[in-house]
Amino acid sequence: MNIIRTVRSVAFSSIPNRTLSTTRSLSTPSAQYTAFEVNDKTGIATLTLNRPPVNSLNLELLTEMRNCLKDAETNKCKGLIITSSSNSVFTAGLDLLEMYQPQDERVKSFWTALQSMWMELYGSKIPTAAAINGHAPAGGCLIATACEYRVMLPNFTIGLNETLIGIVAPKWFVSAFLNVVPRRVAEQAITQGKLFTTAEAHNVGLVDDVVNTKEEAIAKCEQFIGSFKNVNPYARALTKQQFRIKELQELEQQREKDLQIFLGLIMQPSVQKAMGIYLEGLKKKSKKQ
Ligand SMILES: CC/C=C\C/C=C\CCCC/C=C/C(=O)SCCNC(=O)CCNC(=O)[C@H](O)C(C)(C)COP(=O)(O)OP(=O)(O)OC[C@H]1O[C@@H](n2cnc3c(N)ncnc32)[C@H](O)[C@@H]1OP(=O)(O)O
Repeated sequence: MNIIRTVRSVAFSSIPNRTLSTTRSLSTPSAQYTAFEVNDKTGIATLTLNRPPVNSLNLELLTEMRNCLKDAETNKCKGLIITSSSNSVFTAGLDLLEMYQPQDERVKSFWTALQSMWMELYGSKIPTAAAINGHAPAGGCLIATACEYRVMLPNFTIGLNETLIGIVAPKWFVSAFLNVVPRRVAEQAITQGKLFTTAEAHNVGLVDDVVNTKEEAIAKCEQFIGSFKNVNPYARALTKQQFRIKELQELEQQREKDLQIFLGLIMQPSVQKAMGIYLEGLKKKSKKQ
């Protein structure tokens, strides 16, 4: 891959207890919806989702996320932090326009890219952390739970709300959720399509910490990644794999079947109708604001 390396100085003087540092921006020429930077001092990469207004995950954004993850691993970064450039939305989840009245080839590529992105993030060798600085419904929650650590800002929401849109959270969405939330809580919440407030999410273990600012959230993620500094990275990666291999193998072996189930479900007229009504509701709400 053709990676452009630019060196960009970032003054951290406004952030207490931090020495001046630099970040390298590694970005592919086509990067449109993401910013990817590596802190030269800590070796930690930050992937910032930047697809206004709500960072909905379309094929291009998913592809860029995969490229960033690959860059972080190839460059032997100490860890990866995922965050958002928005002040109110981490990501609104999958771009509903990819699934509403979709084109055949595009929707297949979209779902395949989502499967790949999830497997690469969930199974990543390097430590991963989510600085959730906004709402994280559905696919947003999927990204957060694929990471090893989550910190969230107050008064936002997170969860798997698919049933409220008339769609179903696939098994692999649920499996990562089950890593962090007790089974009984998960079953009730996911069948109800419940979105947890930050405080509720913290209470059930869906997020590990709550802080007030994005800077604090990034610092917490850095602290988490830094906690592995005395651990052999190879031993760490293999140990992580032992915890995650089952879900990864399950999806890898069922990829085609999962795609066909997805296509079968979203192409049902009743599902298309429900999605259309949901989208219309979002647009009406957006116009009122
Ligand atoms: C066995 C089963 C196997 C397979 C299963 C089969 C299929 C289904 C699996 C699919 C899994 C799906 C996962 C998903 O992620 S679906 C998406 C779920 N997301 C949501 O429900 C969130 C919807 N959005 C919101 O609630 C709000 O937008 C949000 C995030 C709280 C932010 O609010 P706000 O800042 O006020 O922004 P607006 O609501 O005004 O939105 C601005 C603008 O963005 C449009 N928009 C919002 N979300 C999406 C989205 N997810 N996709 C596309 N577009 C979105 C919104 O309509 C507005 O558009 P406008 O043109 O009016 O500006």
